[in-house]
Amino acid sequence: MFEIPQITEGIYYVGVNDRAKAKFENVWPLYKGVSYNSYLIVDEKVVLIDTVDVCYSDIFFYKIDLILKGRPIDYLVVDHMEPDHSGSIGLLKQKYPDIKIIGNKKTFNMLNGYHGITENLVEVEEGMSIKIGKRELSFIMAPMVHWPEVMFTYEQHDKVLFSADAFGTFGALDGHILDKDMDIDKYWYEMERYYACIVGKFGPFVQKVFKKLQDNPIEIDYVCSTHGPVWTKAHFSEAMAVYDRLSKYEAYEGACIIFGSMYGHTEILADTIAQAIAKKGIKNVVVHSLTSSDPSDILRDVFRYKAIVLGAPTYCNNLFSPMEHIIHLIELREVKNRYLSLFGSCTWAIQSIKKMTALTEKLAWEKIGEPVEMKMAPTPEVLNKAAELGEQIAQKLIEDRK
Ligand SMILES: Cc1cc2nc3c(=O)[nH]c(=O)nc-3n(C[C@H](O)[C@H](O)[C@H](O)COP(=O)(O)O)c2cc1C
Repeated sequence: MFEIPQITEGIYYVGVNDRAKAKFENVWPLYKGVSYNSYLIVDEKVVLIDTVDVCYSDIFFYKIDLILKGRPIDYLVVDHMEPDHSGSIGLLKQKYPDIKIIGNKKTFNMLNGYHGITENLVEVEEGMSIKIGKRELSFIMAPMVHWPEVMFTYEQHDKVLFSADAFGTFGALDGHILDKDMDIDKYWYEMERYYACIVGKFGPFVQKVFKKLQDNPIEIDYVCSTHGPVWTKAHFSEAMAVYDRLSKYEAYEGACIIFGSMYGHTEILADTIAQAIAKKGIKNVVVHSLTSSDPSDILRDVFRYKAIVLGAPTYCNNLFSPMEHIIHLIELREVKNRYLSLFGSCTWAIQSIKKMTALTEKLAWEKIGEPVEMKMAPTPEVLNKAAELGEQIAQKLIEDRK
């Protein structure tokens, strides 16, 4: 028999899977789809927590109808106004004209801008609560995680934290909803990629809300994010550890070598540096070609590893443009506390190293070794310099073990 899954008795999962969209935000590839999670609490009052992307509103309302059988929804809580969650609010309002919408000051400006809704609003602030029967909802502001209006909603009877995009991952929900019921391992890579691409810039704000939760502890049995699995005691501490590490910009020992190459010569330097690092006993060495690796995978590894090595050809007296783009994406995320090494190539006059140096200046990463320059094809001398750079990078990583 078809049933709508419940997180606890009376809290239904009414989210949907999107396996059709090629790219999230039309930028980041969805290798395994994505879920838009929404939750319906049925108590003396009926409360919906967030909605779903408007493309999936049909199946979303169908699920709600099956549960409610004509009973109206009293409240919609808007924890996050990004359209992948707020997209169905306009249709929801048409279907339930008397619904009251709970949000904060910043939510309502966006609600008006996106949907022209200005009435039946219930404004909440930090710590306020609303009784809905045996359950009570309270609100924790989480601005810039990763939009200004974001808030978490806590339901104290079943100890459920609705955490907006925090603890979210890419990846559709293939049958299971709760982390404890599934093979969770497939989500860790997608969690890091989601964080690096979507939340990456806002580490200090993630830390701020973690501190708030630490200073005012609440009992949590379920964490219901707006994307990916619902976290229980089985794996929440691991999910928390991932978000904590990434938002502190903490890195694992390892090197991420990112190169551009039109005819393969610069790639030889990338491989030479990688081999020298590996030979010194560093296990984590990843090499990304700017042409074949997706920026989302590259960003994931920039967030993951300590030593970042950039290499690119000179192009029209400037820098090979895919390198310019990836540096821009890294800088936008204000990635901190990394080591930086550079290499570059040209045929007649080198510009790429100068440009990479200028573009990475703001990051203020510690420079390791001298940049390796190559004219045309690698010579034994250039290859030795590349190997020496790799050894210096490995040495620095090894010293950090102490
Ligand atoms: C469209 C184009 C523009 C280039 N512009 C320059 C340039 O301004 N200065 C220069 O010294 N080399 C220039 N080059 C040569 C490349 O920098 C050289 O081919 C490259 O560094 C070799 O490395 P690769 O084999 O990894 O692509 C250019 C090459 C191409 C294809």
